[in-house]
Amino acid sequence: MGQAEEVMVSYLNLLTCHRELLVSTLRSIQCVLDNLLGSGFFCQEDVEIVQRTATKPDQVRKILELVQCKGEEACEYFLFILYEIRDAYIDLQPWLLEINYKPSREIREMKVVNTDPISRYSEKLRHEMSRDTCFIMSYGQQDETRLEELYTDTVMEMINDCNESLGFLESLDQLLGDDGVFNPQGEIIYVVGDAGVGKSILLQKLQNLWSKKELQTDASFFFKFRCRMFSIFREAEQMSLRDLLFKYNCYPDHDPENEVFDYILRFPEKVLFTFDGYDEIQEDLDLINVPEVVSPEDKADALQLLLSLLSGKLLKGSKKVLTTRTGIEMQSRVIRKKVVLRGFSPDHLKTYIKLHFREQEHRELVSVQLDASPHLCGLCSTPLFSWIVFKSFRHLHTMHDVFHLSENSITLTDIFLLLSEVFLSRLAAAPSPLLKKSTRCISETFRVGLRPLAAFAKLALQGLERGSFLCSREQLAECGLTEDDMALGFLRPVHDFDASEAPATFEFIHITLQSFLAAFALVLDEQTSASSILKFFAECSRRRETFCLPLASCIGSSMKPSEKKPFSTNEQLQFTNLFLCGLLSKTQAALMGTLLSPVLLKRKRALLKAYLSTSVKVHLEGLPHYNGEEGQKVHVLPNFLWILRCIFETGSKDIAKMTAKGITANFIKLGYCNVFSGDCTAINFVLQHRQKLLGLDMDNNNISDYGVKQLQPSFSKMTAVKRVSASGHLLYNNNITDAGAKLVAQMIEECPQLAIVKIGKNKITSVGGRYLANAIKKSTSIFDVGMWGNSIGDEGAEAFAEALRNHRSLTNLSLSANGITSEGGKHLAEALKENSVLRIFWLVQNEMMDDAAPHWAQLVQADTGLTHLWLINNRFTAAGIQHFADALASNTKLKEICFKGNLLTEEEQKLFESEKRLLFH
Ligand SMILES: Nc1ncnc2c1ncn2[C@@H]1O[C@H](COP(=O)(O)OP(=O)(O)OP(=O)(O)O)[C@@H](O)[C@H]1O
Repeated sequence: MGQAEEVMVSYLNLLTCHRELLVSTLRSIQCVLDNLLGSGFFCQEDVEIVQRTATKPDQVRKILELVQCKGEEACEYFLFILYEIRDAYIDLQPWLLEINYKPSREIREMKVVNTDPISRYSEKLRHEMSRDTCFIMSYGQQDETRLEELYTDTVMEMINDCNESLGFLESLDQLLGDDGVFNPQGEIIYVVGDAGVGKSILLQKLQNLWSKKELQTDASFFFKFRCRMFSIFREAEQMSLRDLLFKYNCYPDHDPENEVFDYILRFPEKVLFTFDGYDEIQEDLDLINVPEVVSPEDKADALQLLLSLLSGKLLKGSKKVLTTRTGIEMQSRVIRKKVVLRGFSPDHLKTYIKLHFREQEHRELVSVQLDASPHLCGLCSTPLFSWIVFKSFRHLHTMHDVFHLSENSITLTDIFLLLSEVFLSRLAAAPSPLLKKSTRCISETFRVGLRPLAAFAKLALQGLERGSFLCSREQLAECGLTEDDMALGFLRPVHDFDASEAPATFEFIHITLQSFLAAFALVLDEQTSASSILKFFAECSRRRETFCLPLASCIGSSMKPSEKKPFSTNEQLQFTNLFLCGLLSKTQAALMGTLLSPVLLKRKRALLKAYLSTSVKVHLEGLPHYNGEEGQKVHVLPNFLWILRCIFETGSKDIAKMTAKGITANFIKLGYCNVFSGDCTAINFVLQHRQKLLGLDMDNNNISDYGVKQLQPSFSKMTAVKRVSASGHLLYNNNITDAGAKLVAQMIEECPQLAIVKIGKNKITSVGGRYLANAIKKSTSIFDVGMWGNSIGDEGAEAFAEALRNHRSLTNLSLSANGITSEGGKHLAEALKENSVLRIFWLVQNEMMDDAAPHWAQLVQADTGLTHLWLINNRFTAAGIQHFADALASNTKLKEICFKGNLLTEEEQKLFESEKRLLFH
């Protein structure tokens, strides 16, 4: 209401007119009473009169009666209460809008206090969440960092139920929004990523933003859970939904009538849940087999409650973000959208370095060392690993005179050894004040710390063997760990479900550290037979592997529950194997020699070498081979990648050579195998020893520019060998930017026999487009280039036009979905007139219009040899297409030009019926 209207409105009449609506809708009566009393419009007796009334509607009637008796001002104040405390009177907000209520200047001066249990609970949740989320968990228990000082964006890719990319998220708000929703009926926002890629931190950031009201959502309640807790709840007695929500988050205050819980049941869309680490649930889960609906009031098994929430059988409409490690599949029907976390991009990593190191000198030092090792950069694209590397760098740099991060071959084992060194260095005597910095001696640090290290390692192995991430005080004591050892930093207390002062349960600061220590235990063990180091290898190859193929979810859901094993445990075992290889590598032999008997160490190393040398061969022999154009083709499973990672970790050239020899196939498909940039070093490590040429299909992975760099030596090595029909690099959908395109361009130039480059659905702009086009121009072997779904635009198209002019080998080219307009189209058409080898040209989903048509018509007339021209989904009209139709009369080689999805009506399409080579469907 405007100021002029203010005087005219009678609030008293308004309340009379809408009395019925108010009586049926108004809840949270106590808050209205508290404010009317506080403001002096009501006296204590009025309040008592209302409270003596039996039913809620009668209480509202009484309030309205009394308020109206007190006059206009009291009536307006009553409305002002409803207006100010939106959450409590959410049902009345549309009505306030409808009557166009705006508080007058005078009434705004008056105070309204929120005593409504619902909004107070929301505030309480925000307050507690803010406190719980403002620091990034402390690894050393000694220093904590504020989340906002270190949080850095990561690459978040949306994919559909067939694991095809739907683009990237630009902000966390978009995570909850409608972008990338492939199943509106599903309720779960499924966030997937590798170990340490930042799934938990992403949720923490989401929670922190919500607590500060900076997240774009209308959720009033936010409940956070770690999935692993549900396995523990299980052992406890059964619980109701109310217990689950309140006991493990916080209870509402002053809510005698259970208004908060009732509100949650009535408005589930106001609730946001995060469930972290679905992979950490130890039981076999199958959403189909959840017993029928659990009542919100009844007690049930905690896991059953979780599954009912996730499947929407409980609190249907609530928003749920669930994180899990890559490889865990869930039925698509319950998933709303899928987001894959891809870690830091090179730019993110730069930002992270800036945030991590305040001192310019450190920043520069680290950047220089990283630049010198693309493999280390690749590893650092995983935030956990960069955190460890940078944290260790800082620590060791302050302690020692000289400290360098990167040698060329830094491995994951080196990274975790670095972390252990930092922890164990806390045992070292403080340096004398005269000698400010000490000299670094790694073996001495480990020798001094051997007792606690071995004890932590034993604890980690025992946990892994029983499939548990948690350990009790008793288990700590059994392994010989003391209170002082806890301060080293390997473990942290678990507070989530134990409210008592002294935590009774602990966990390793990260589960990957548990795997590392478990591997240490296997190496240090002098009691059991040496061959027991191989027990987890046997376990991993025995277990059924999760496919990472499109539609894997369908495969997953058809499995019997008994066949499913928690993947995460398998992954933890794979990590343990990997670290075992690192610890038994030649590089670590000197260090390990100080920690166990050299004879035993030698025996263990020999056993491992013998096992690994044949493992790839055995793995490949167990897979079906297909005979294709390229020779024997095999689609490997993720375990193949793990074996390569292990071999790289050993650093043994002998094993790599034997492995390369054992690859009998001519073409390996590594598509959908979750290859990340760091893996490319491992792939290169083995493949560079191959004598024969090998086709490598790496579509749909996450190798990024760092990965391309790592693969470079292998590519050139491969091409130095014999002639093949199709040696190609298939790098579709791999997060490759212009920097990576430049490297691929270099490879094209350096590999005189390269035949295929498929680099579609990456992030290549005109800059990268130009690099590639220039390289393709010079190549005389390349015949198939796929650039679909980048954004090279008209500038890129112009460069490709130059490459096409008189090209001698390129027969198939796709520049589809690249933002090419008529401008770029004209250049391409003109240049192609001087090309006699191109047969198939895809220019689908671009923006060419009729003004380009005459140029294309001239090309058609020139009858160059082009057989297929795909112009689907451009912007040609019937007038433009007429040019093509006319030109076709003098063309003998074109078999079809497809115009499906251009701007023609059905009627107009009929005009071209006589020219059979023009397709519209
Ligand atoms: N976006 C980020 N910004 C800054 N640091 C991050 C980020 N993401 C992760 N980290 C660092 O990496 C560590 C590990 O991340 P986090 O625990 O979230 O990984 P995760 O994906 O949940 O791993 P896992 O699957 O093994 O549980 C964090 O403690 C933090 O130090």
